[in-house]
Amino acid sequence: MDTILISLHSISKYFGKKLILNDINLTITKKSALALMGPNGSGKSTLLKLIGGLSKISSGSRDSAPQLKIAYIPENFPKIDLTPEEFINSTGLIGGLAPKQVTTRMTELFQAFQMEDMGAVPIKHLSKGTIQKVAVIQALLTPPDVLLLDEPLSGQDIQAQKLFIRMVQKLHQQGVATIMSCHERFLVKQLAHSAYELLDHQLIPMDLSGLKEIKYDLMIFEALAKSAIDPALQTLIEQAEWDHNRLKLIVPRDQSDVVLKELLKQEFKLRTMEGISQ
Ligand SMILES: Nc1ncnc2c1ncn2[C@@H]1O[C@H](COP(=O)(O)OP(=O)(O)OP(=O)(O)O)[C@@H](O)[C@H]1O
Repeated sequence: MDTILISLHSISKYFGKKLILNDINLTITKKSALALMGPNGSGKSTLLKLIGGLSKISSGSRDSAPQLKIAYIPENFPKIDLTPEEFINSTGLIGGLAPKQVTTRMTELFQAFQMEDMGAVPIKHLSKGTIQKVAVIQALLTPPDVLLLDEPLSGQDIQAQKLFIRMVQKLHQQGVATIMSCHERFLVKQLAHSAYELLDHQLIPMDLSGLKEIKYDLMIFEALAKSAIDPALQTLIEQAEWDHNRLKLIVPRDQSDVVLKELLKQEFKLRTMEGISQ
């Protein structure tokens, strides 16, 4: 049997009188690669923190293996004055690495994430995607037993997303249990072996077999200015992200034609389109 790292027994969570999670049972083992999905506000981040022992449970209980190293990558990393070098250096030293080990590992990770030019820029001046990289580097400085990722792709560009996916896959192969909250089904397909959806405060197992057959297209459009996407169209889109006046979309292939036609009608200009079938 796989080694159990963390188990949640009949956990509930309230904020004040508001019920967020009800009667959740979950077991994390050494081999877990788990995705938590669900609508905005359904409690994914809250559950991640409870799994990590980072937030107080209202009722139920949590067990964890002794001396478990848990790394948590929050959705929004704080905008601090320290530079990435200062921050990573001090977290490495606090984490028990020797100064030389910290420097070597930091250099490797900065190179891997193409962060060499950013090392001396205060974190508060970096873009969201770059700050996300700092959070990932901090978590990977010494490989954890459990890696908790809260919407890991938000704010990352495509190159960083691909790199990030490879990194997490590699960590999982090395025996790191990974649990992430996300909205992107293509990410679930690549990074998770099992998935749950949070609905009505409950954790519902998802069937991944259908998901594995879905293929996606990545489209990049140019618009005159950033604008809201029509809500009906939005339901067909897996992921949408603006970068100035460029709109990046990931769309299930069977919806690509409809989305493309509609946006061209609205005078968006298509810049690139490619299939994603990792
Ligand atoms: N510290 C807090 N105090 C009070 N309410 C909170 C707190 N943290 C979260 N909540 C509420 O708990 C609910 C679940 O929030 P949570 O962030 O876990 O959802 P989520 O599924 O991760 O959402 P999203 O997909 O938007 O990130 C929300 O209604 C949120 O407003």
